[in-house]
Amino acid sequence: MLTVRAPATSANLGSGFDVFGVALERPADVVRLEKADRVTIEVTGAGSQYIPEDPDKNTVGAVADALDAPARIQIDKGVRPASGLGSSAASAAAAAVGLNELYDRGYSREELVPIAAKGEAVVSGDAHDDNVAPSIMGGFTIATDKGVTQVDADIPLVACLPDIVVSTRDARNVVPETARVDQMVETVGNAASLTTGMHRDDPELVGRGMHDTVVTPARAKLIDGYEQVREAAIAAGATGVTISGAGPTVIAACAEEDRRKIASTMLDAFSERGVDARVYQTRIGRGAEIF
Ligand SMILES: Nc1ncnc2c1ncn2[C@@H]1O[C@H](COP(=O)(O)OP(=O)(O)O)[C@@H](O)[C@H]1O
Ligand SMILES: N[C@@H](CCOP(=O)(O)O)C(=O)O
Repeated sequence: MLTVRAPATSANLGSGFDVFGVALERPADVVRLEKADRVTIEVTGAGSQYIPEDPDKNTVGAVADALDAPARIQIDKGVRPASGLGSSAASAAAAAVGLNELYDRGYSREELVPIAAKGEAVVSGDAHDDNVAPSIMGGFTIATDKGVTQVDADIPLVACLPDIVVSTRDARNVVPETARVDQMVETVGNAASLTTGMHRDDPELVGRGMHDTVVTPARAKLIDGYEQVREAAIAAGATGVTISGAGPTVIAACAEEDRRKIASTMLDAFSERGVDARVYQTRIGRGAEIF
């Protein structure tokens, strides 16, 4: 049996809606695969009771189909679904990397990205690549329809996951259809700052570049306590705060020495709103690994 560990991811990073993503050092899905006559799926771990084992409804089923690679697939979830931490993408990424190896299909990591994204289309109605790209390739990724650009960045992060469910499908429905030119100008500036910050491993520049006035304010309404948590994290030293993916996770960039304090401050701020949460003190990490 082949074992693949594929990391959770944080997409968008504010200014890079549907384009930017980072692999997180933790948490991760662990997926075990062996060749079989047909696709079967077993799911255990975080939130497994909400994840279908039917290959037509699980992200890994679409990946196995696309690679023409039937297998017995066991998924141990490290991150619960509908988290904003690329839960559905982590399984799809692990399946793409694992089945490519198991069946000797010979695809490069970059070529596996659109294949894994077919799994995302099953759950969110849209084959967005911004979670599967970092989960497969690691680091910071810029995913466009021309391909993926990857940078091995190292930035400390805090990801705070409240006990609220936001499905990616619902959060995509509140994205505004238009933006003003001044918002476009600001977004380009922030996205460029963030990208430069990733190249320099500079948390200050990355944090500044996470600011977004188009998609994030519309989605913040779906996350009880978002504004309070954001302000508390900034006061505790976060260099930037935004919604991770479609939410409800709130993600903060920071200097290493501030990470612990920011983590406990974010938990407290959710708790003051009566919202339970858990926090991951993490950083940008590697892509899917085969064991
Ligand atoms: N392997 C999988 N892992 C997690 N969720 C899955 C998987 N396959 C299908 N799903 C479904 O995908 C949805 C969660 O995906 P999504 O809303 O994109 O959450 P996330 O932000 O965590 O990726 C849930 O309805 C879940 O049942
Ligand atoms: N770009 C997508 C990313 C969704 O990420 P997820 O982790 O919430 O699945 C979006 O913002 O809709």
